[in-house]
Amino acid sequence: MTRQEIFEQIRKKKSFLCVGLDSDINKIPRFLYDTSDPVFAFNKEIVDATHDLAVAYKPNLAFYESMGVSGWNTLEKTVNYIRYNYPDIFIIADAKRGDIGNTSHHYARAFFDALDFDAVTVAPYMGSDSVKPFLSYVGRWVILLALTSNQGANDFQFLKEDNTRLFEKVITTSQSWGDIENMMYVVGATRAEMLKDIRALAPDHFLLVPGVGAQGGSLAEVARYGMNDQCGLLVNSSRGIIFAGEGKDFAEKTRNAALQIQSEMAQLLAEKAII
Ligand SMILES: O=c1ccn([C@@H]2O[C@H](COP(=O)(O)O)[C@@H](O)[C@H]2O)c(=O)[nH]1
Repeated sequence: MTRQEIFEQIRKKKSFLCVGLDSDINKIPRFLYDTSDPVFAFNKEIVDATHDLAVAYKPNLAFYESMGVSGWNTLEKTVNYIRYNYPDIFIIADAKRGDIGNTSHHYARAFFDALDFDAVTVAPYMGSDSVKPFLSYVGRWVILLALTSNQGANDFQFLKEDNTRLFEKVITTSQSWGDIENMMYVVGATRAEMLKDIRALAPDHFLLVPGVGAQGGSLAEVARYGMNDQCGLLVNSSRGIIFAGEGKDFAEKTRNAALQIQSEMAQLLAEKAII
């Protein structure tokens, strides 16, 4: 999927919402346990209830890998379901991969050949040869961890050398590996004020921003510091949307939670004259 196609979808849906499919088997409604694949049944309901409000879905691999082989099957069915029924939607594997080149090449095959993801999150720590194999796939994206939303981001990501913080170094150096058509950066919503500095280094890249909802980040602040004239943001919420309800009407509750964020997004896009 191209950058332009993502932007068109943002304008059409008046939304830059990414719904995180962190579909924890222990948290989904109990009545779904009667189905043959409870997590798939859950994901299908969530996707059907939100597809017109979301521009991206982001299954986090941990919630599928933790179930073994059946989890991987559920993941594959989920990706295929979204691709077949809602082909305009961008699908992100939140896998945080990256290894020596030979191994990264196989990670890339897993997400772009064996599974039909548009993008995969990649850790930058092992450097250029660990990231480039993912970038050799035309039309697919790397989303590089830059400044994460968690407390532990303070352990390394702000370390300074020559007055440059590590996350800044990641952003500047990696721009020679890929470009605005195949690389995005992860920046936590809990660090919204830092988006100003990040936009100075990467004005045109799309940013994947997790951390609104359950982690308490502010959507308005993210838009204030991070939005560019093509929006340039995919803001993720997982638990705050998918676990909005627990009963038979969980999909309706999820839709209401997504609608609330999408309405705020529409307003922010209008203020910036993007829609
Ligand atoms: O810096 C990061 C990078 C990734 N994540 C992931 O995003 C979602 C957030 O879930 P919520 O339930 O909305 O808090 C989850 O999959 C994280 O692993 C992140 O939070 N921060």
